[in-house]
Amino acid sequence: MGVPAVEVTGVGRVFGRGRHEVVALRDVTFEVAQGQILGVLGSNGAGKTTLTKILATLLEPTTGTARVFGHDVRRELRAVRRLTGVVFGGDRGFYGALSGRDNLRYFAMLAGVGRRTIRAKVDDALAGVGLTDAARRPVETYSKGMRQRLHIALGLVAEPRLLLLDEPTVGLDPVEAERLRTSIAALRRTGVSILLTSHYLLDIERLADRVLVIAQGRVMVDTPATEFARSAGFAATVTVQGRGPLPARLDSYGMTVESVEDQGGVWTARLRVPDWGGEMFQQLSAALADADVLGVDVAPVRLEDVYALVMQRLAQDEPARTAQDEPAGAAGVDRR
Ligand SMILES: Nc1ncnc2c1ncn2[C@@H]1O[C@H](COP(=O)(O)OP(=O)(O)OP(=O)(O)O)[C@@H](O)[C@H]1O
Repeated sequence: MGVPAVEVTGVGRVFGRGRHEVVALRDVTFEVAQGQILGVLGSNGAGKTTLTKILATLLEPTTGTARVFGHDVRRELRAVRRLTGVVFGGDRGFYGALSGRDNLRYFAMLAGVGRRTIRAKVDDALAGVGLTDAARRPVETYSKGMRQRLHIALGLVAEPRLLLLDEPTVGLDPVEAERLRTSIAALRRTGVSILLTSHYLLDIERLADRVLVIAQGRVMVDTPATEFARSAGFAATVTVQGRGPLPARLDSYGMTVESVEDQGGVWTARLRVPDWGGEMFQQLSAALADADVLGVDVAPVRLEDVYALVMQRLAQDEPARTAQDEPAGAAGVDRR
């Protein structure tokens, strides 16, 4: 696998001094393996942009070290910049009067892409993000989503080995956001490593191999995406509606009863099930055998629910923690 694409060790970043001091990052340690997409989650002000800027060599860490493919972001600025592409949310950075194609050519040249290959690479990249038809139009006529895709195209043309995407889907409508996700997924196939920060769980769900949760500048969770979904402790919520007596065995077979409501003789029971396979289905059927069931609905756990649960657990642990403590995390979550 070789050297990690990103290796962050004990990074801290403080802004201001004295009364105005803000600790944006504290002792942050993690890695992005080559070819991996790391999704970074965190609420407003958690430190995500600060982290991205440090890796992009736009800010220096106050403490600790950060390396990109083994190059120190403080001492080997040029090497890091050569290997890294950055896309910040919003529509900064292009020349509005120039066409999408000319913007790409210009920035690709700045990024050191060879003259002979620029034309083909630019056209491929435009096609890759679905902008071929709009390529000749001035960028000022582009929608926000199209501009974001143009940023991703630049990521493709310049062929960085690490791409930093800071909230790339912010402000986009659902259709544009989905197009952008598809473009990012296409980038992955080129083998680029990606650090992606987002408030949108869908971005993380669709793209991330690994999930990092930052709260108040600390790493709280660092886990494979598949494990993150499991850290909720249940796989699905089953809602059963019925009439007459409530079945007695609803909390057996590892099912837990989340709530039961009764309205005019019709009860609604919400159950959490540890997995949702054939066996669970049979056990639920057995538990409901004698009941007068009106309907059953199964909703697999969503990343959104998991994130909310993790944040809830962290908030509950919060008063007990001091600056020196180990990060507190959700039960069952693998932290390093
Ligand atoms: N240049 C700066 N000067 C002072 N404080 C700053 C500066 N940049 C960031 N901060 C503070 O550092 C903390 C982390 O900010 P950062 O922008 O990294 O968070 P974030 O997770 O990206 O938030 P958001 O999701 O809102 O973009 C915040 O408290 C912020 O106010």
